[in-house]
Amino acid sequence: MLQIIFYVSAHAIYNIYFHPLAKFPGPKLAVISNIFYARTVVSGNSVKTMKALHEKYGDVVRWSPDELSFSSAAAWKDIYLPQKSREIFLKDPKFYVIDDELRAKQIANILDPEEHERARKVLSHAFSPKALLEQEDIVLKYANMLMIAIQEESRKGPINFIDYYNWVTFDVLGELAFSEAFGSVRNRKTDSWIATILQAIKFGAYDSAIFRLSPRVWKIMPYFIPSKITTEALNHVNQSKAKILARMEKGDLERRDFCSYLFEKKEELGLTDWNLAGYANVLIMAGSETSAALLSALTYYLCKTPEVYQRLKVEVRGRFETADEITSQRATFPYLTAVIQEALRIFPPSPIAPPRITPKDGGIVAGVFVPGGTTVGVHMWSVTHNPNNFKDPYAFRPERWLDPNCTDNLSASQPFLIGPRACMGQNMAWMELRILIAKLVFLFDFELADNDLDWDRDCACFRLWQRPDLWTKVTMREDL
Ligand code: HEM
Repeated sequence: MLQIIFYVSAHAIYNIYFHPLAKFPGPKLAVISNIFYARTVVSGNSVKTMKALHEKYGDVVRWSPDELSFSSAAAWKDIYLPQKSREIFLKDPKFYVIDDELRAKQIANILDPEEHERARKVLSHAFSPKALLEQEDIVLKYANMLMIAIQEESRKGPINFIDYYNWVTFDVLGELAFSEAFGSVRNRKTDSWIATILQAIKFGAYDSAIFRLSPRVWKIMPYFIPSKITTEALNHVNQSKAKILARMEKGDLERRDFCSYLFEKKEELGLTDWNLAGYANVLIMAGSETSAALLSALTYYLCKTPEVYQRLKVEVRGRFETADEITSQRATFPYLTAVIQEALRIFPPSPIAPPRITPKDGGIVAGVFVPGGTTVGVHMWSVTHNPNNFKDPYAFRPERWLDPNCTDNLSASQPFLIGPRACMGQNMAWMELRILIAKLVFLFDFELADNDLDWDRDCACFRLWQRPDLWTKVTMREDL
């Protein structure tokens, strides 16, 4: 017993006073053990905890023995953009975990830059401007179906926009990735896989927490996390496998989907069926949940900021005679763009700090030297809610993106990340968001049905968001 007490005390003293990161400020519990990190990421409250830490300790915080979080805009380029003068900061394998049971290797968790570049090149065809043009027809088809669903269902009473946004973004992705939608918009019902995915999101948070506490325990981690979460994560993996196998059986299709590109280069990239299931898994998650989260937040902030909502209505309704005229190329006017930029700032769909490891000789981040082997990241929520970067950061103010005299540091908001690991689907996301928002604002008036809803308070973060219900009274415009 005495030995344990001695070991723990010596470890704590080393971490506080002699560790290479000793000069960086942070809560004592975070500095001496990973318990603080683990508790934070599974609490659902990490966004607020990290923001509070940055308010207390400044733009750099040591929030686990080996990890620093940054909230300054200058850190973006230093961490995520490779520079000729030094080695790349690689993705952190403690966070982007790979194994043979639950976490197949796929584009987003590949660590080796050359292997990643090869995979990204193959997938990039699916995100080219030409492909985007073809994809727009699919987005328009589901957007139009969604508008009809909203029109009909809202006659019966308030609707929960969370469902509607999940339906449309998952259906679009299902069709683009596997040439098969989930049928949610058509059936006006959340597909069981979508429900699984929404639950499985929590698994990622437990994954990082337990891995940090002990990689050995992590190997038997299903015993340490709520069984419902493990079950949903397993279901998600099994359904990803089934989806990819079903798509394989269909062979070549007239319209190329994401799978077409992957299947063509399967041998060249050395992809097993397990890897392909990983791709299915990540593309669905990355491409739908993020856009659905953004649409939900944007709807909330429009309802809560009548002057913004009014100006957007005037702009959208003044430009089109009918909703059918709305396409992504025509919905590019500055105010709509600014509203989306502001929503991405105030509610970044991926609000955490994507972790990277400093190379063995360390590196300079935002003007400070960080020793080698340290995990570093820009905390997305803290950097966009830092008053040094944005005046009144909690105010939904699209005008900041249009005012040439605005003193905000707009480049502090990088919701899609920058550099070689930035989001591959950002143009697709913009296309989808422009179409859906323009059509919604053109056709409907909406107001919150639940006046007690407080978006900041009621959203939880487990790597990605868990959103509260968004019950909304929707009425079709009378003058159409
Ligand atoms: C508003 C919508 C979206 C946001 C804010 C967003 C944000 C991000 C972020 C922050 C990353 C980097 C994650 C990391 O390094 O851990 C990422 C990666 C990625 N995103 Fe998105 N995303 C969005 C929509 C999409 C869509 C529609 C797709 C299409 C399927 C997509 C596909 C991807 C892929 C494939 C990666 C991995 C890129 C790589 O590692 O090379 N995303 N996204």
